[in-house]
Amino acid sequence: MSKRIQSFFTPIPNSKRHKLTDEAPLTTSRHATYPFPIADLPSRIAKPLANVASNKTPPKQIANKPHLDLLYFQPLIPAPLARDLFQVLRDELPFYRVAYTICRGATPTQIATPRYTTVFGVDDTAQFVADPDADPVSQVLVNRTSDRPIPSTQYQRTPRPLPACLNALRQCVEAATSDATRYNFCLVNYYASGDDSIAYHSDDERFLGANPTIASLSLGASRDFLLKHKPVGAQMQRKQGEEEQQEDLEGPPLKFQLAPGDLLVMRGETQANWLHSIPKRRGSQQGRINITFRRAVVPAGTDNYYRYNVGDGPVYRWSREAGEMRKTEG
Ligand SMILES: O=C(O)CCC(=O)C(=O)O
Ligand SMILES: [Fe+2]
Repeated sequence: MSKRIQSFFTPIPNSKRHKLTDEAPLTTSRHATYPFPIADLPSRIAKPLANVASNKTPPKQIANKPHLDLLYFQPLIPAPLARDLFQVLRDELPFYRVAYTICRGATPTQIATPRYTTVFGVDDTAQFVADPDADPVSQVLVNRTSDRPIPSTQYQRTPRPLPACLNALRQCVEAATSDATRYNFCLVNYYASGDDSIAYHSDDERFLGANPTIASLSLGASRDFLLKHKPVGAQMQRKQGEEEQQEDLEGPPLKFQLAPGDLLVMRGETQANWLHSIPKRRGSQQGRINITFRRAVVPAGTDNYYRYNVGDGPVYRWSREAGEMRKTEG
């Protein structure tokens, strides 16, 4: 048997992938839509994570510019825990490098997303239900009001339930912000190095409803997060006495160096009025994970998120041996 075939038939036990301690082998989250089982958080992470919200240092509110409303937990997750969490999530999650075509005028342009992405969750019109006696792999998607199974034609790509590791983080973030926001989506970005980035944009899609709250958790390498006001329209220019404010908005972008464990919550009119980005950072070889928690209210959100964060290309998984993302076989 060739080495490659042999290793295919000999799955690496979780205890070997995580030999930082002598903990019991991990349980996994499994689902028909996952390309492979996703390990649950080991108790050395899950236990302290459950207490993070009650022990947190209070966030800073940043609302000193027009339409800006941020809550900054610096950090939410203490450094050693954030480091451990970063490694486990990078090891365990399936990632994609999505390419898609947009039409600029009449010319189709091929766009290659400059980072790895993945997504889990479903909009408010549906939910995953588990038969407590059945294998968790059989969790089914049902209509939230009728309880009827969602037909496979409802979505362009089949939605994936949050694996337990991300669900634990969702609970932690919801408890820390204690503002009654309930998130139904987890979008994960992996910036492999300073060459990976996200261009200026706002997350103000209609499928998130008006003034959405978006919570953004950083793990791994620190990166600059830039915010600039959208071009100010005629309506605002007409108002008297705001010349000074206007000048203020046209100045350099606001810059936050997001460090591991930091949580930045963008609220109120922030998405409607501000753009944000993670610019490239020349020379940085370190990886960073960003997880945004969002609430999509209609199926269009689910279709959009899976199209741009999973797509139709190959699955990547972190290889400890190679120290980089590798395409998985099959
Ligand atoms: O990586 C970050 O901190 C920001 C990510 C982001 O803006 C997004 O995924 O929409
Ligand atoms: Fe964003």
